[in-house]
Amino acid sequence: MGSVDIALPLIDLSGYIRPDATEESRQRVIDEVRDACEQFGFFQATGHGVDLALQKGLLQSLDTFFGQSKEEKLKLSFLSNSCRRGYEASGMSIRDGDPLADSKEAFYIGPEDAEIEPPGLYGPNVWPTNLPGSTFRDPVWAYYEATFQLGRTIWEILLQGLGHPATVLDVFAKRPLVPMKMIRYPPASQHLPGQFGVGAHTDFGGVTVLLQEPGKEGLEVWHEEARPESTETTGSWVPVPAIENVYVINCGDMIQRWSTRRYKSARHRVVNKADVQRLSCATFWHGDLYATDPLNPGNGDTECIGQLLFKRFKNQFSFTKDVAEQLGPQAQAVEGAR
Ligand SMILES: O=C(O)CCC(=O)C(=O)O
Ligand SMILES: [Fe+2]
Repeated sequence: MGSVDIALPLIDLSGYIRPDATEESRQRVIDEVRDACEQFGFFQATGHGVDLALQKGLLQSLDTFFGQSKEEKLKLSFLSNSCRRGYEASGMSIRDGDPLADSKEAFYIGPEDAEIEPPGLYGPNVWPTNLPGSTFRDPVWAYYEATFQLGRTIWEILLQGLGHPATVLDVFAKRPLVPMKMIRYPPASQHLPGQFGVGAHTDFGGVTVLLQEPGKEGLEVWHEEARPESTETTGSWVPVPAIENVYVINCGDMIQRWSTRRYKSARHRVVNKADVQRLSCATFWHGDLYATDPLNPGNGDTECIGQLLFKRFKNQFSFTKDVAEQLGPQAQAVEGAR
C-alpha cells in the first residue's frame, strides 16, 4: 500500500493555451493530458490561464462568507432552493456506506439563468445580500467565468487526445451545465473520529477543475496499478500537494463512460489533518442537460447528461437522518432534484 513514491503528473498547459502555441506544442500537451487521464484520471496543471489574483480573490471571498454565523449562512440554504444553489451546512450529506456525514460545508452556484427550468438544473443563483457585491458576488463570478473557460479548454484537449476534433464540443455543450462548489473543511479538532471532509467518491460528470487553498493538503486520489507478473492490481491513496497557482484536474464518470473507459474516473477523498480550516473550489464542467454520448453515436446509449447526473446524485448522496426528519416530505423532493 505504499504511496509515497507515486505522484500525479504535473502538466504545463501553456503550450496549448498561449496565443503563439504551435501545432507541435499543442500536440505535446494533448499527449501528456491523455497519458495522465489514462493512467490516473487526474493531473496537476500550471500554465492554465486563470489569473492568480482571481484565485486569491475567490479564496478571500470564501473566507468571509464561511466566517459568518451558521444562522446567517442558512438564510441561503440550498435545501430551500429548487435549483440546488446556495449553502450546504456541515453534516448534511452522507454517502451510501459511510458511517458518518461529510464535515465539509459548501456554497453552490452555476450558470445564471433568469428562471428555474425543470428538472431544476438551470436557473438563477442566490447571493448573500448582507455582503457587498465587491466582497463576494463579483470576485466569485469573475473566478467562475475564468474556470468555465479552463474547463472548456480541458474538454477540447481530452477530445483531441482520443482522436476527435474539438468541434465535438459544439454538439454536446451549447448550453453546458457547469456547477461550481465552494468548500470549507473545518479544522481537524472539529471532526469526529473517522469523519471525512468528503468521503471517497468519484465525480459525477465531465471535467473537474479544482483549486485548493495553497499549503492546505488533504486531497487523496486512489490509484491502481497492475502488479508485474500477476493479473491482480495493487492500489494506494496518493496525497495531492496543494501548491499556489497549480490546479488539479480530473475526469468524472461521464467521461469514463463516453471514452469507453480509456480515461479514468478515479476515486478520491478529503481528510483535513491540520488544525486549521481548508478552503477549496471545484468547477464541474458537464455538458447540455439533454446531450447524449457524442463520441459513440449509434451504440444505443441514450441516457442524457441530466439523467446520468441525477442517477449519481442519488447513489452517492443522501441527507442525514436529522436533516431528512427536519425537512419531512420536502427532503424527498430535494433529493430528487439533486
Ligand atoms: O476539496 C477538494 O480538494 C476535493 C473536493 C471534491 O472532490 C469534490 O467536491 O468533489
Ligand atoms: Fe470530487
